[in-house]
Amino acid sequence: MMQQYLTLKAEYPDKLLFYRMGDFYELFFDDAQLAAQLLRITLTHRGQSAGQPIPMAGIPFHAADQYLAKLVALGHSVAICEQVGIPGATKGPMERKVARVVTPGTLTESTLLPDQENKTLLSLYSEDGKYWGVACLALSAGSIRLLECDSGALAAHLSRFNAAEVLVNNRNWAQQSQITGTIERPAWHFDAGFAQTHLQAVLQAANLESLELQDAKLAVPAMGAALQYAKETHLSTDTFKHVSDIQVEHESDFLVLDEAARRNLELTETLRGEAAPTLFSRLNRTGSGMGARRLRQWLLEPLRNIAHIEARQGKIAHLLGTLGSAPDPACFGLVKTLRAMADIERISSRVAMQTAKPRDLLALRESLQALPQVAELIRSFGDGEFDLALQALQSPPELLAELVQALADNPPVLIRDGGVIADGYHAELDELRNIQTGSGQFLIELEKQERQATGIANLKVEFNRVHGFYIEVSSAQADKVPAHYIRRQTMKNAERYITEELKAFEEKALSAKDKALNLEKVIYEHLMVWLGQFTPFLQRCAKELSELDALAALAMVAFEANWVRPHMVPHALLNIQQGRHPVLEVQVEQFTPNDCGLYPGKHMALITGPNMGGKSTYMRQTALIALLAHMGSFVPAASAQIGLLDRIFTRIGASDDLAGGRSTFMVEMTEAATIVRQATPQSLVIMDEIGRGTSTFDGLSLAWEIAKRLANTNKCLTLFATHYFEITALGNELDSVFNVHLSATEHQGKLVFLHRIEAGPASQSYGLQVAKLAGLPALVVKNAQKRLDQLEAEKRAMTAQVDLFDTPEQAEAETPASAHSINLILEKLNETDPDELSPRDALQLVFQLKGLQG
Ligand SMILES: Nc1ncnc2c1ncn2[C@@H]1O[C@H](COP(=O)(O)OP(=O)(O)OP(=O)(O)O)[C@@H](O)[C@H]1O
Repeated sequence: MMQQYLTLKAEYPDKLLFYRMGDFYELFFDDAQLAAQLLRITLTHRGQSAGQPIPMAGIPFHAADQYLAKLVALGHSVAICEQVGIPGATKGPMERKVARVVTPGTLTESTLLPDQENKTLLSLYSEDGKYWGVACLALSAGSIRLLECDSGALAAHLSRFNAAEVLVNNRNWAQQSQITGTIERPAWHFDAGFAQTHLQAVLQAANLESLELQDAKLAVPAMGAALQYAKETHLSTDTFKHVSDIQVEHESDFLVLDEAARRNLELTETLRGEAAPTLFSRLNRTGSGMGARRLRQWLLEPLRNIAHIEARQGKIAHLLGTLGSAPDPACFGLVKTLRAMADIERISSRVAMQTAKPRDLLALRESLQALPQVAELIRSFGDGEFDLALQALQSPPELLAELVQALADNPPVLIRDGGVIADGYHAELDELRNIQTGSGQFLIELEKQERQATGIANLKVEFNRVHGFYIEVSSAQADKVPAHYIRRQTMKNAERYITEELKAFEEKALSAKDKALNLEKVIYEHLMVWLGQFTPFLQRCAKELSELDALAALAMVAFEANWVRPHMVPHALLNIQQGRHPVLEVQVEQFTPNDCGLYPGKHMALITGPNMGGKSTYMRQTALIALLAHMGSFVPAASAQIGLLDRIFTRIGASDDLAGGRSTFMVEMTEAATIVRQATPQSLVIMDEIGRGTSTFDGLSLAWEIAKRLANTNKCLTLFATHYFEITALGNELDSVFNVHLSATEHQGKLVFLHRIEAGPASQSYGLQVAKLAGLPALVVKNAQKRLDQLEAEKRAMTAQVDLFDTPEQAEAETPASAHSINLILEKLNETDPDELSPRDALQLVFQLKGLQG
């Protein structure tokens, strides 16, 4: 047996092998140790290898799904090996075969997939490590998306596609990747010809030219590798039957949000890793898993095409129009109806792959029955806005009719339990079932007949699983038993017999049961093949339903929170009146709205103000409003004019990356470097307190230069919050930069935050007052005040010195960063005796001083 195990395991060295033994899946060696640790199951031993006990851990097969779900959620893959032989048929261990490999990126099972998000398999191909082909296969949704990008944008796509597994042709990349489930695949899997053959098989030789694959020369090999991997894991030829949605994307189609932006803006997860409160949790009023996934996709893939954005806006406006002054039951009713619907998208994938379970089909039947009700609601929205959706919901009548006729009303979970196919659907099945159910009547008749024939009044004809059918007679009456009764078993007070007649009946009844179960399986398989032809209808229907669900959710949020339709313009600008933070506005008692205006030529706002004043909130709300507008949603503001953006960059907060070996400051600078390298005039950049991770002068100098670079060279729309007041001088220096501050005031010795954006730099930092509010001991605050006074006095003295050398204008523009250089210059001058200098030395000194300028 161990030999067999090791042979099988050798084929799946990087997967956990579930080895079926009776009612358990057993794991051995390292697999057992890992599984015991991850699943908290008992580690035991079985036999020995090289004199050492072999570690073993097991899970009951009927509970396998819940353990599998845990393992794939942690990024592990599992090869499931089943017993396929007949017990005792061969000498040695029973024949076993790997029936399926469950991997995080190729899931289709409802029990293993989260309801509200897709898990995808991403495949990356690059020849030079700089330019990449990306293929994203979402098997549960039946879609493939292809695109090409440079290495700078790769991380953003990894994040957008929610990759659960990544295949790559580049060893270095695989080794450095921080994504669990990154696998290097052999070069031949990325062969372009190989990919074309695969694709032809997927599309069943449909027209490849219509896919415009010429724009995806690197993405096609990546797709080949993804298809090969999915085929290997599903071990089935039906794996791609439902994959019909193949799209070549272009980088310019979407507003790019990288991982940092997604994290910092708390789009789908809070900074603490929770699901709420996030922008998604705020928007997600959808009724179905399909709708929630669509909404999530819209959120993570904001559009850059005004016509497409306006199309969504138009539909939301239309839904809102139907609401009038009070919530109209139609819009809310739609979501309610959808809530009761099954996940048609995923079920249709499983039908196509022939893996749908009986209850999937029942749920599909019930959902199809609810479609006319959905259509009715949509019709009540009036005019032609949703005509396409209505068309897509027209279910072919034969589909529902067949499901109604074929399926029993309360089928078991598994087909092997029988009772899935309804009575009256298949004549032969009915007949076999009649034999079984008819047996009850036969037995009553037989019992009556035998009692009369033998004169034994308490004679019973019965059945049990071990002994089958038998006639039972009490021991006291046993002498009355006729000669043709054959004794089967002696009990304490009774004897059990069998007769030829009963034996013949038993064979017929028992074989009818087996035959019925087998026939039911065949009928079920035929039914699924037949249903497979409706996959295109089901996919379109699911797409329209999910979009309606997402639109209705956005309409409801807009309605309840008074959001407005933003006006989209082609060039980058933000003109937001009375903007609010979409998530915070429902969390704080009274949210103070604020305006935001960023335009080319006036594109950087330097934001100052006290801690807790609302700087981060203001910046985040601006980014979120811009993002909401690009996803086609209404926005929390009195009015908004939003220009198309190519990317939102964020540099917020302090976090370190211990796993990646990067300190807080390193993370900060890496993110800043990405922004400085990549931001364009169409980008929105949020910079929150850059430079605070290091010493004051270093931080200030870096922040200063980064701000200047963004304003002068990148020319991106920028919100730059800082505690370095010195930087506010940039507002005077550069036309493109202006100062705003968050206001606060002191009332009766207490600090009051007004959370209002006002023009100009802040006059005070209130740092010590905030510390006092936070409960720092009074003595600490008092001593800090003394130290502050002292530091300020020193600074004034230094500035006075500087004034001796500078014109008043220069002095105003100076900063402590340059003050630092001035210190060095002053030191140098102190050391110098002018009387001692030759003309040549003097010239050299001038050069040295110039070098110290910083
Ligand atoms: N416009 C607003 N209306 C009402 N409350 C607000 C507003 N802006 C911020 N707040 C409240 O103030 C708190 C602090 O805001 P925020 O974190 O934005 O301040 P900050 O200026 O960035 O602080 P720090 O400089 O310490 O990071 C928020 O959690 C929120 O409760």
